[in-house]
Amino acid sequence: MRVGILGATGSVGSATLDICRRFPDRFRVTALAARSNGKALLALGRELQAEALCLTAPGEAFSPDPETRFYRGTRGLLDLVETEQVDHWVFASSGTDAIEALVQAIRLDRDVSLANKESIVVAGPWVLPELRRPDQLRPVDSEHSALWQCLHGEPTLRLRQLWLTASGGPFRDLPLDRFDAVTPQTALAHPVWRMGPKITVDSATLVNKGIECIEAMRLFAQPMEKVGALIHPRSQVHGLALFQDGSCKLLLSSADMRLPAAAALAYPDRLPLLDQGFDFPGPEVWDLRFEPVDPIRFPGFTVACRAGQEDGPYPALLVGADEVAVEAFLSERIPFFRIAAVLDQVLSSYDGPAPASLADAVDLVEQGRRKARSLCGMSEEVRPR
Ligand SMILES: NC(=O)C1=CN([C@@H]2O[C@H](COP(=O)(O)OP(=O)(O)OC[C@H]3O[C@@H](n4cnc5c(N)ncnc54)[C@H](OP(=O)(O)O)[C@@H]3O)[C@@H](O)[C@H]2O)C=CC1
Ligand SMILES: CC(=O)[C@@H](O)[C@H](O)COP(=O)(O)O
Ligand SMILES: [Mn+2]
Repeated sequence: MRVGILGATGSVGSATLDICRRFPDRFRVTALAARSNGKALLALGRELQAEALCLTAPGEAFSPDPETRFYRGTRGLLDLVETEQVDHWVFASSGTDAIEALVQAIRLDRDVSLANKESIVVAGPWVLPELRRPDQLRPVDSEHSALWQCLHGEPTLRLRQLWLTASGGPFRDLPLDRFDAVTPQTALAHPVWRMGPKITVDSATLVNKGIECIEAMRLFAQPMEKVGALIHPRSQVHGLALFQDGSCKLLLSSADMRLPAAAALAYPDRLPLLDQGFDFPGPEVWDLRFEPVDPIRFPGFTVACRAGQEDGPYPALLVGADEVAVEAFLSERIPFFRIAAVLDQVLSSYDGPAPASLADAVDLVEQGRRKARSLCGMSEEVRPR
């Protein structure tokens, strides 16, 4: 199978590549994309003998190998997907630039593994109706992969409730009066997962979990009332699905993004990862304790869930505003506890229409960014990555 990976130089991209390298007879990586890290992309391209590379923001010094097809700019992502003969695209880039490429991959009837949550939260109502067949799109976000696996063969009409688990991040037990001392360094120290900086801060505010509840609402076509989150510090269970007969399925595995990447790439098969030394937390260490999310400690979760409940323009505004608020926190323009307040202000101050098209939804992301920049005292030139 010919595989293409967008976001190949990032955390999920690396997890996906690890799986592909272990099974070279099954997966041949032929196309790779990143934003600006040309050095790492070139090295990957040479190692894997990729046929095509794409950088959306190549530096001036970047020079691709002449034997490789090279695509540049955000438009390059779309051209890459349109042109390259790839069987299975993995969307593991951060942000919203790959939305059009995602739509195109689906229209071309390619298999798609989706880690990027922003695209579904912003554009799910336009992306998902394009799907040609069941399981063409395979979730890679760990909780959604878990739920996708729990829901196989289940009539979703019989579903009562979905829960996503949340580790609680680094501040799960921090005394409330110490939140004003939170620094980027402490927020980036996730207790379980090693991820890119944006999602790591989102895990600390639990905005990630609110965004993931919206992602689940869209992917599994459920009302927001049927999607919840539970704090589960060990991150052994990733998702739970309760059915109307009182049976609940849950997926338990080690906290390792290579597992959902493998489940998505190999579906409907299962790769023999245990034979390769992968860990499985045995029953003697299972910890099935779950707690509700504390809205005082995690106001960002409440704000993000409200965006999902109200839907319309709010999920796209949330994604744009959060991108900027996290960048403002990481560059020490605003304190940690202001992130949720900025999101709340951006959503509350919007009085325009709901998006009527994909282009409208993408424009709302930009409106969310713009409003958040002004609230955070950032000029237009300071653009988040
Ligand atoms: N990390 C994780 O465990 C999980 C992540 N996710 C989601 O997966 C996505 C990636 O997260 P993560 O791997 O942590 O992020 P990272 O910051 O580690 O990596 C981001 C990757 O995306 C690339 N990228 C960024 N912007 C663009 C762009 N405009 N065009 C093309 N490529 C781009 C980066 O390239 P460059 O290196 O050049 O900057 C890099 O390869 C996010 O949507 C995140 O929410 C979901 C579940 C778990
Ligand atoms: C690995 C993954 O899927 C992340 O989205 C994860 O959910 C982050 O951890 P939290 O549970 O702390 O949000
Ligand atoms: Mn997740």
